[in-house]
Amino acid sequence: MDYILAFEDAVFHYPDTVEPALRGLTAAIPGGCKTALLGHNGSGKSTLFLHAVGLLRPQKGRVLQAGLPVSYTKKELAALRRRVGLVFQDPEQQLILSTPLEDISFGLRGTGMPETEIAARCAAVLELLDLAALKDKPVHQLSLGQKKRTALAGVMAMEPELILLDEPTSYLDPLSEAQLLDGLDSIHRKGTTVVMATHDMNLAYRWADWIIVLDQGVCRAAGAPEAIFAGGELLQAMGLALPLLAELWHSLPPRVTAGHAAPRSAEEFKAVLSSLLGEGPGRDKGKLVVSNSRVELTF
Ligand SMILES: Nc1ncnc2c1ncn2[C@@H]1O[C@H](COP(=O)(O)OP(=O)(O)OP(=O)(O)O)[C@@H](O)[C@H]1O
Repeated sequence: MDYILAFEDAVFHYPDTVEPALRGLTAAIPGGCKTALLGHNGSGKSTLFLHAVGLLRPQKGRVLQAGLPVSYTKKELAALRRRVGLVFQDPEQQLILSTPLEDISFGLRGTGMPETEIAARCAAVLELLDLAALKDKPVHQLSLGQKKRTALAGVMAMEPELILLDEPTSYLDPLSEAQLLDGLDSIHRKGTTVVMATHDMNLAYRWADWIIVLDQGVCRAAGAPEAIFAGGELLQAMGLALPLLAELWHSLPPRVTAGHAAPRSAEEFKAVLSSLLGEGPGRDKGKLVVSNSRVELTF
């Protein structure tokens, strides 16, 4: 697997704090994937992101970009920030101008790009993130979901290879979350690697194709969601909740689930259950009874 960004034994200690935020972090972000970065509050997710864009530098260990150590020269940092875009958790930290269009164009102007290309890129991201009708609305009048999409649009317009999002769906309602995830899927389809730090295990399970679990500034596990969520012991030992679908699936008898990949969405779950139950003429392998007070599944 090719890694777009990697950390080798990275240690980082914020000034005047007792414990280091990164304690020898070794982790890698696979290129082309949708990666979910999981971990408790304070496990080091945001600190990892700040290292990924070179805003922080490890006091020990290394950060590697496409296999080469970042050297932190002014030129290389500028190049790193063109390749890696960070969307902060709080859009207020990111949005500096008064309308979405002005804000998104601002970063592009800084690169010296011709105005015609700036206009074309802005129009494309505004469309992609469903912001076209809001492009001239004062930022302070936008909803949180609209502000989060505007912050993402500003980063996307720079066309980085890797986009890092710090809890992008926190405080969003289901509709705003779906709009944001649609936008992320569009960017991913165009070849951008996307990493999302999240506390939402259900979202990580259905969205990601790679998972990195941080705990107290180290990486405790990394792998495909099926593997990370299979037994659940590791996550439970760390006090992290299992995704509901994984928990349901693994509570079924092994003789029933054997030979089936764990379903990653409610639709997949329903489809697998239907096939397990043998729905259809002449097939009667099991029964699903749902009433107000119980759900009963027999095989
Ligand atoms: N600017 C700072 N100054 C001092 N300590 C900090 C600073 N930022 C983070 N820390 C500490 O570093 C550790 C890791 O914090 P970090 O924000 O990276 O965790 P996180 O996993 O992103 O947490 P959350 O899920 O709450 O956003 C924590 O102990 C935190 O208190």
